[in-house]
Amino acid sequence: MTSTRGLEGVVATQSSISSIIDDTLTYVGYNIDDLAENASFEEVVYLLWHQRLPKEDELAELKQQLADAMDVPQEVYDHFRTYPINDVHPMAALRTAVSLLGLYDEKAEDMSDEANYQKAIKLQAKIATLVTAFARIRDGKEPVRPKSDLSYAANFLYMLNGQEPEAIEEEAFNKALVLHADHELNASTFTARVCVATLSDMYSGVTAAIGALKGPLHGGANEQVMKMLTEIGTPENVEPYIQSKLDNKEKIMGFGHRVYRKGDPRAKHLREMSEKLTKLRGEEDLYKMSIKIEELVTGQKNLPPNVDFYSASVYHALGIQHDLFTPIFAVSRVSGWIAHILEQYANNRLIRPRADYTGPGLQTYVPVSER
Ligand SMILES: CC(=O)SCCNC(=O)CCNC(=O)[C@H](O)C(C)(C)COP(=O)(O)OP(=O)(O)OC[C@H]1O[C@@H](n2cnc3c(N)ncnc32)[C@H](O)[C@@H]1OP(=O)(O)O
Ligand SMILES: O=C([O-])CC(=O)C(=O)O
Repeated sequence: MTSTRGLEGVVATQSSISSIIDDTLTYVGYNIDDLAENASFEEVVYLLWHQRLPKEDELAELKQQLADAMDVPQEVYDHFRTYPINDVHPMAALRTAVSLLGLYDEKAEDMSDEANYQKAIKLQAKIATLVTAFARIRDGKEPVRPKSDLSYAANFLYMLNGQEPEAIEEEAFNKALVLHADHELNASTFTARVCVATLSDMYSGVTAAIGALKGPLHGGANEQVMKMLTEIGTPENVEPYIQSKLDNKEKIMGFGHRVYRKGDPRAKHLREMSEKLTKLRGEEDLYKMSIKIEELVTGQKNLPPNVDFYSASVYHALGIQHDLFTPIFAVSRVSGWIAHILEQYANNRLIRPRADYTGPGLQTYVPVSER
């Protein structure tokens, strides 16, 4: 048996949801550039779940279903209040809260197509409420109920801030959600598929995926990028800070990718948004620092920025607390996880690779008193 470290280059399944071919990302055949410029997040959710774009009435129905399902049981809010709330990372809270949601869904263990579709709606709708309610409760505020006439993106910002977003904020947040929705067999999506391939339920699959997304080599990188920008502080400090990291062979968060070689096609959209929003907020230095970091890291290491790099300054400019960046990634990516979970159920086989054993040869057991 031969093994590949990190399963690099291994094709582990067939999928018709998203593809990365020659550094071009598509969702069900639609180029991400096209979707980022034109689509609402709800359209993308429909596209990923049904493998086609919705007609007007289908889109309206999905929007209504999502808006109607956003409320979460009171017990979940009460549970948040029992956490050592200021020491809990919102991704850890979200992982626990999604698992808890499953306890209050009487259809959680029903594996029929109809029940799974209902779970999909509930998870996509309620994850926005969980993230925003947790953020407000830890700040000593009451959760804000969703408004059924707002888009998914606007509702998220409304539930977070207690006031409706400006058009430019809604547009930027919608675009960020579209850009993060799916990405072939990334680590968290693979985790979700491995979990449900045992025929476990959708709440388990999404809970497992949140755990995988949380790590700084995956979705957790966006928060780390912001930490780095905060540490650097000014454009003048970029050179010495980054050069010393590169010289010490330390990783620069938000750069590099397992699949892309020439660059992540999502980064340019986020770079543009970062420029626009940081200017609007009088935080141009953040953008200037980001550009300088990119010049140095890409120039010296030939590592282009990934989706997490410019999303950090975009979310900061939208006034979002830094430890909510990765939960926001989950709010979008749950749409992709669900699409992959449904695809896995539809053509399931247990996912169980082998390991190339490198431990000691056969040993004889020695009783503890004789060791
Ligand atoms: C949504 C997402 O998940 S996008 C990715 C988010 N993660 C990050 O931004 C974290 C920083 N980036 C990384 O850690 C990596 O580039 C990953 C995890 C994304 C991809 O990793 P892999 O394909 O496994 O590459 P690996 O980590 O083996 O790196 C290969 C080489 O490039 C270097 N390298 C890779 N990324 C970086 C980086 N960000 N900064 C500096 N050097 C890097 C490694 O040090 C290694 O160098 P070496 O061969 O001299 O030892
Ligand atoms: O595909 C990956 O390995 C990571 C990534 O960019 C994503 O999940 O969006």
